[in-house]
Amino acid sequence: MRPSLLRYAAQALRRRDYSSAAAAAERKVAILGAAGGIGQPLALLMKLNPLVSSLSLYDIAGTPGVAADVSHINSPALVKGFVGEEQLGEALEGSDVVIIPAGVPRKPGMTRDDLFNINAGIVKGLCTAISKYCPNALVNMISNPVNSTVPIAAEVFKKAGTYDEKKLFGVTTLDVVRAKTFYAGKANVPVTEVNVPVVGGHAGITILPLFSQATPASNALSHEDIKALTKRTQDGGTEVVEAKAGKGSATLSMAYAGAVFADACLKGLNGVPDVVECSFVQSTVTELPFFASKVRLGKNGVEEVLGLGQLSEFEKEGLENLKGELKSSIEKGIKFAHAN
Ligand SMILES: NC(=O)c1ccc[n+]([C@@H]2O[C@H](COP(=O)([O-])OP(=O)(O)OC[C@H]3O[C@@H](n4cnc5c(N)ncnc54)[C@H](O)[C@@H]3O)[C@@H](O)[C@H]2O)c1
Ligand SMILES: O=C(O)C[C@H](O)C(=O)O
Repeated sequence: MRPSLLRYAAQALRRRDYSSAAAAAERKVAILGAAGGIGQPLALLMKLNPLVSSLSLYDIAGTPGVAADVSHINSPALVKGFVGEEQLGEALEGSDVVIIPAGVPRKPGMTRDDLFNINAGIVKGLCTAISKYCPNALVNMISNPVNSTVPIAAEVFKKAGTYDEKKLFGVTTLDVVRAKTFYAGKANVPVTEVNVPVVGGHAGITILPLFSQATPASNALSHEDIKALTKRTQDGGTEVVEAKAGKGSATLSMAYAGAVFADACLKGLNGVPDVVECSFVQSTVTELPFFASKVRLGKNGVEEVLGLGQLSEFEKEGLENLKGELKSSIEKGIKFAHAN
């Protein structure tokens, strides 16, 4: 790939502050589930990220091929593939950021919670290894149901004595990516300039986009438009699952979103100021122990969990309506971690 193309791809990631100080640190990123539908394009995007010096690709199968392929790209990150549990420790050792897209995706007719039985065990096993081999890494949890897998990870880390609430993130960036795209289309504003916070969790009605805070502001949207945009954002994952008709869920847009979020984590670690993304984290923003909201990222992970700001009446109602489901998904994760 020509340097100009490489630059173009790296620039596709938001917030392009790759100042020399920020880019100087050596950073290792590990992807667990790297041979999967999300894992492969995410590996490609992280290989293109100039903040990554070492890229570790782990899966239970298929990573030697993915790693060989991605490693031929002439960008700085050194790529290594690891396959099977016996290589997991080496894959993780020294990681600054671990991204987890390991686990099964939905098929039409399923909810994210239907993935719990398989993915809970996968996440538990991987987090046990993280607590052993790279307890200080920032963990970016993509595996669904995020509303439960993040609490599972927290409990695993607590049990191992390595839990740091500043370092565990449920990746909800795809909800933000979708909200931005759908809003820009409806409000007829340039998509690259749009910002929309999305709070709550990552499933159905627990996904709450705050279009009243969207920028650039638009007064062209009716209440019915906002309701429709909210529903489309909440159902964005299902829209892709149905379109893929049994061949999985969002992979390419998720890889993009995962790369944006990991990039923000790396920038925070490297001391870039004012890096803010929405994420599902331990929180006191509501009475729920985990909640997605804007988070300022810094040298230790979460620097500050930001509040919700002013909500419209419609958003206040959405917030109250989501709490029951989010609470029970969180409790389900905690219960699983204690019982297994
Ligand atoms: N957070 C989000 O916004 C979001 C968006 C899209 C998908 N997802 C979730 O991401 C997960 C992965 O989706 P996908 O489309 O990439 O699925 P996929 O089936 O294409 O890939 C999953 C990969 O995980 C691997 N894997 C399974 N068990 C593993 C283990 N113990 N250790 C390491 N790797 C393991 C598989 O071998 C496979 O390569 C699903 O749970 C899906 O629901 C989340
Ligand atoms: O919808 C899914 O199952 C995958 C993911 O959570 C998404 O939002 O696309």
